[in-house]
Amino acid sequence: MSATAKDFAAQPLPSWRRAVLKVGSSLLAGFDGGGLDPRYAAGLARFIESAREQQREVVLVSSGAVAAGRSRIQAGGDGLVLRQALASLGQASLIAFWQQLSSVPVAQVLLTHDDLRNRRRYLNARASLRELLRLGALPVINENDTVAVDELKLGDNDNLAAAVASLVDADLLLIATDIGGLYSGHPQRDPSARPIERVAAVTPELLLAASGGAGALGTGGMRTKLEAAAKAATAGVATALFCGRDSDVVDALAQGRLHGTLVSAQSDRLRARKQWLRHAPASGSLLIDAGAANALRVRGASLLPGGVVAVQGEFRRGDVVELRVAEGDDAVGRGLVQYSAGELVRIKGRHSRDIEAVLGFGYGESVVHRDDLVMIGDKTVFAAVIPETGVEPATHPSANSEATP
Ligand SMILES: Nc1ncnc2c1ncn2[C@@H]1O[C@H](COP(=O)(O)OP(=O)(O)O)[C@@H](O)[C@H]1O
Ligand SMILES: N[C@@H](CCC(=O)OP(=O)(O)O)C(=O)O
Repeated sequence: MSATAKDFAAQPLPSWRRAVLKVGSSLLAGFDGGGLDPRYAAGLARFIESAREQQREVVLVSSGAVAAGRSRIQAGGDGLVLRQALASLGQASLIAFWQQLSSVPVAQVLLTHDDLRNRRRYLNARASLRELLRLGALPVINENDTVAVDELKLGDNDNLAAAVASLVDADLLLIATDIGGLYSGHPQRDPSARPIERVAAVTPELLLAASGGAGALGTGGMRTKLEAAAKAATAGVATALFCGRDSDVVDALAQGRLHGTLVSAQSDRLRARKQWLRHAPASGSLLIDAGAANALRVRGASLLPGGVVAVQGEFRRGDVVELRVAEGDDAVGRGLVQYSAGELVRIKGRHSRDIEAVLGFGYGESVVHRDDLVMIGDKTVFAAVIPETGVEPATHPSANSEATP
């Protein structure tokens, strides 16, 4: 069969404000076996541009470093160590390549699965990415192939993209590849393979159908894309698989129409996160004053050091802590804390602008960011805490400092 995007009827793309777009080597590698070719990437860069014009944010996860490296040095073979070296040789070219196609500054971010398993590094990566988006830059993420070997290796950029979608609280994962979408069998080898436009749940049967291996230029094939979609679905993020080689498909996507495969989210993104925070074991407590509690409850603000009255227990940056009102000892909520217990003892009651002077460094103005906060017994407040759009609400968290002098 033809196996093109024309096999997939148009369907509405779920509405989104922040998406992770993963672009595979199959779209970037030159056909002579090495180097990067802009012919498809240019269309995807235009898609990112048009998304920005619609006040949407895109984080790019781009493969292609190995392909770029191959054009810079003569080397035969395909071993892991050689690919690590080629990725290192090609990564700067990959970033320069995207920079040439982008009207905004691109920012290189190299990550491994291990980075995202470590809570402090996870928080650091998240803070950097949020800041890059706030600055209007285009983050371009790739696996840090030099250090990601064997057990540390995430496996492929499809899975990395799914992890990044959770990391940045994206509402959609877009996976651009060289084929129209998912088929019921390997499209080049199985003549009876049929396009699958909607996947309600990633089943073992579907994973088997997608296990026929990658194309000539890619690594993971459709199986890793489905695995990534399953991970994203669990985190409450839908995934769209589409052909990045077809300019009509990419143009339609910019207008909210998908020709490809849509894998539904399994749970509501906010609920998934809220559930996790509600049940994760707390390592300590912060006693906060009534003004801060009110700012958190009513305005969906972040907790600033000025509102913290006392620190209980031993905890590290990134741990879950309980928030209690000092006066009544009522549990108000729980959240991921940005500073350790020791650091908080030193900055409690202080203005956020004093954090750096007191500690000699700072991880930002909030002690618990509103995105990492769940309020107890108040569902409506939580909905205000993480806005549907993923964009900062009008109420700036620093307003909290006025409420908690
Ligand atoms: N069931 C399937 N449906 C669609 N594509 C499949 C399937 N099974 C295997 N494939 C292969 O997966 C390829 C896409 O994955 P890959 O080569 O890794 O690309 P990328 O570089 O974009 O990650 C397709 O070109 C196709 O050859
Ligand atoms: N990190 C590698 C890509 C690994 C990978 O997942 O490739 P692909 O299946 O083409 O997305 C590189 O930049 O070449």
